[in-house]
Amino acid sequence: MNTRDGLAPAVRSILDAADGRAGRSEPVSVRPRSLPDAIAAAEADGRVPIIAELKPTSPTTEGERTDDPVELAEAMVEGGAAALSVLTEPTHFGGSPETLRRVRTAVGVPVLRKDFLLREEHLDVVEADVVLLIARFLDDLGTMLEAARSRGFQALVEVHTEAELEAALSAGADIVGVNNRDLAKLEVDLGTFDRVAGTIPAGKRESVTLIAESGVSTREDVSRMRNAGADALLVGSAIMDGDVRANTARLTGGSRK
Ligand SMILES: O=C(O)c1ccccc1NCC(=O)[C@H](O)[C@H](O)COP(=O)(O)O
Repeated sequence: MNTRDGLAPAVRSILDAADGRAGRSEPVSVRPRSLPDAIAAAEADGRVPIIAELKPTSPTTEGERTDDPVELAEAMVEGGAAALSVLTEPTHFGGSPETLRRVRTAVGVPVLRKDFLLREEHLDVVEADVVLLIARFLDDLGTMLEAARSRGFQALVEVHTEAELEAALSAGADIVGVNNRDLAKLEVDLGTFDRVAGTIPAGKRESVTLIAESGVSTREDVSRMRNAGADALLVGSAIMDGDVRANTARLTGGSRK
């Protein structure tokens, strides 16, 4: 499953940087805020469950957002975000573990640590409610999933193909994100979610929280992903570009009551 063949140069560079990054030797122990509960609460409140992503910059974004991340995070929550995603990758995304720590202290919603975690020691850098595990880049997804859970984390297992989805479900993933962004080419196609999500076996569907990731920018995109079965949507660029509170409220359909 782990293959770096054919990756865009920016993604190779991200992985090389992650390979060289040290983790911590002392395992963290987390008491997580439940992501499925936060998604259900947004639904009950009439908001589209959106995981709003604090992404100061990226290989596909021009410029860098330098406003106070805590203020941005609070604006996302006011705009109705069910949960937040915070980049902790410093070199290509302008994130940091310290930003996540500050944001998680300031807000009451679950916070996903968005990074390229390749080894168990990478899990121990900072506490979060959810960690991202990218199926494509993990030789032994099951072991990493178990390592995350043993520390108390919930794990969002990211897939892009039907084969990766199958591997994620076999490994026991119960929160699965289908990334519409192809990390080989960095191209975004919302049809990815339609196609990949449709292959979840009927017997598994109820026990999996399904998240559509990347490329969502309009209410029409939201409807499309929801109609294709997304329990929640992970949105970065369309929220970070401009008025974060208004952008979040536009996609959630309502501010937090
Ligand atoms: O966002 C990028 O440019 C990017 C480049 C290389 C690897 C990963 C990248 N993004 C990771 C993500 O999954 C997105 O940040 C996230 O799904 C939000 O996507 P979007 O709403 O399209 O900003």
